[in-house]
Amino acid sequence: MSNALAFLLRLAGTERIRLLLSCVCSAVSSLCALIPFVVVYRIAELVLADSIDAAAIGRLILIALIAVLFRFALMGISSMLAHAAAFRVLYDLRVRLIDKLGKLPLGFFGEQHSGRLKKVISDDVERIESFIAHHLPDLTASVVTPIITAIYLFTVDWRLAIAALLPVPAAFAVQLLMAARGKRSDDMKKMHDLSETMNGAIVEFVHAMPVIKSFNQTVHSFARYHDSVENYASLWTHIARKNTPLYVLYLLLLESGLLFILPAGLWMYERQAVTLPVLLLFLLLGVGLTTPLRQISTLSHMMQNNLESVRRIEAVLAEEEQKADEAGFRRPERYDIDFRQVRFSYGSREVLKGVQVKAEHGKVTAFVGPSGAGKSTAAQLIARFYDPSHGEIRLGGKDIRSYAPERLMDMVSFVFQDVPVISDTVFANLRMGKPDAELGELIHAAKAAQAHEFISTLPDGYDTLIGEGGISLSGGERQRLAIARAILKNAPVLILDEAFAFADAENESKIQEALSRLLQGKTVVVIAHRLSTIADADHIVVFDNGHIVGAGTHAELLEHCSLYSNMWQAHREAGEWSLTGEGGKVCLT
Ligand SMILES: Nc1ncnc2c1ncn2[C@@H]1O[C@H](COP(=O)(O)OP(=O)(O)OP(=O)(O)O)[C@@H](O)[C@H]1O
Repeated sequence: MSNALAFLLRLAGTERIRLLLSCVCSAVSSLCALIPFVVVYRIAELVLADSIDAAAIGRLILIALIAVLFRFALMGISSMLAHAAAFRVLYDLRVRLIDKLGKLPLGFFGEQHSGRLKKVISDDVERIESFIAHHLPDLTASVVTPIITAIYLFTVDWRLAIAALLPVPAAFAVQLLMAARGKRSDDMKKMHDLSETMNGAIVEFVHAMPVIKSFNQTVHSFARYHDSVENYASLWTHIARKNTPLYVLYLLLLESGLLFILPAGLWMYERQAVTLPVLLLFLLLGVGLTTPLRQISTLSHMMQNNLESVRRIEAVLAEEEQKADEAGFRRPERYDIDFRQVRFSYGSREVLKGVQVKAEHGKVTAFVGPSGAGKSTAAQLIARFYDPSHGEIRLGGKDIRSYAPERLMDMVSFVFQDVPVISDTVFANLRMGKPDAELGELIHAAKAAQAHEFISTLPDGYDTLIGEGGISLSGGERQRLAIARAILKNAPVLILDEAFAFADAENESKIQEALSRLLQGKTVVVIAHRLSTIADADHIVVFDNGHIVGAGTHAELLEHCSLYSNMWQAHREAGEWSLTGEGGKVCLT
């Protein structure tokens, strides 16, 4: 807890002064709220005196009015200062988080992190706002008010003050017990873990909606989402059940002040040990003395929750960044890619088991093999989506880890099978390939990628908004945009992972023609299931279960690699297949 608090204070940085002022204003404001009670006490004294001093009563009423005005003015100032500080801290925090995410390897953004990231960036950061803007000033007031009230009451009559405070130690003991139980139980951590799982499941649920709908399933059938919502609800029920008895006891003790003040006060009044105004003052202030303490309990629960959020933000900020030892960087003359005994695991599952392969500059190297053999993973390692657990990958003779990530990304273009678009215009999407590209250059690249034709049919052509909130593009259209971006980027290394999967036969040959110009003098790695598209590659590497089981030209592999020749055979047979319906049955011919 103290670490998270220290982190929060560091985060507050220069805003600490503003926060301190906000807390001071909040404390003074709550003290102003006490003044009208004191005024009532003083007026009662004056009224019960032998001669009524109307002028003094008038002055007291004025003081009470000013105190009320001050109270609300200070509350406003405190809230303004706290909100200003909170939003500055939030702004800095969001910038730091975005900056951090930009420096993390792309593999970090895999599906298992989506819920965690959504929660940290949106929910946890928002919690910091409530903590700084509301909880800190409120907490200060809740601590300062009872202390000052108690001191004042002691100066008026120490015996009744003790009576008013009698239940407080017992209430504190219960509060400490609740805090200790909360700490031991790890409930807050569990709650945040479940919230992350739920966030991840929601993202997955939305993505899986087409499958859910097409199979006429309900939310109950989507087990991960259903279970996470249920687990979250039952954890809260469990927390409430466990804490309610102690919380009720705590409230009971806090509210029991009257049980002590009233009998003690009346007994003393009867013996003329206190005056009526003093008894009145204790009934007004003494009974309310413990009200702020009730708020402390609620706030301390919220603080535990918020500090868990702080811990999670801290954990993202502490994620290991990709670093590079770039001393004396020089662009390589050749861009050969050299895998040297590369091993890589997702968690404990090793999917590349000592891959040794070279993709030469100026040549097209194809990765082929059965599904799940590790082709895409190997290609992704070239762009440092992940780093190998053993071995190294060299680009232009140097370990890719020695290039700064942004420099490496400058040298590598990727076209995936499933290309996301950003929700912006077609122009903006294309421009990502080359931010300073001229209009003509963008259109030229779109034409080369066979994208110009479909873009021209969009309602606003190149100015059409696409992606979320705009026009949805088909898989093939998105892929052609990605190819246009790659053409614009013109990086020396080009990785095409199932880049033609959506293209129809006519477009594929046109795109290949356009690409053949782009490929000149580059290091190209192609992954394709349709073997006919890579049969002419300079070098074909056959993957199987994380190993390389063959390498060479198409002709060499047909002769020496049984897996490749089987795959080629299967590919040719598949080319002859067609789905036909015969008498209501579907069969392969
Ligand atoms: N992000 C990931 N987390 C965990 N496992 C993964 C991840 N991505 C891939 N895998 C697993 O690693 C193995 C290799 O996957 P990879 O995508 O590299 O194979 P591939 O040869 O490209 O397959 P395909 O041809 O079907 O695309 C597979 O068993 C896959 O399930």
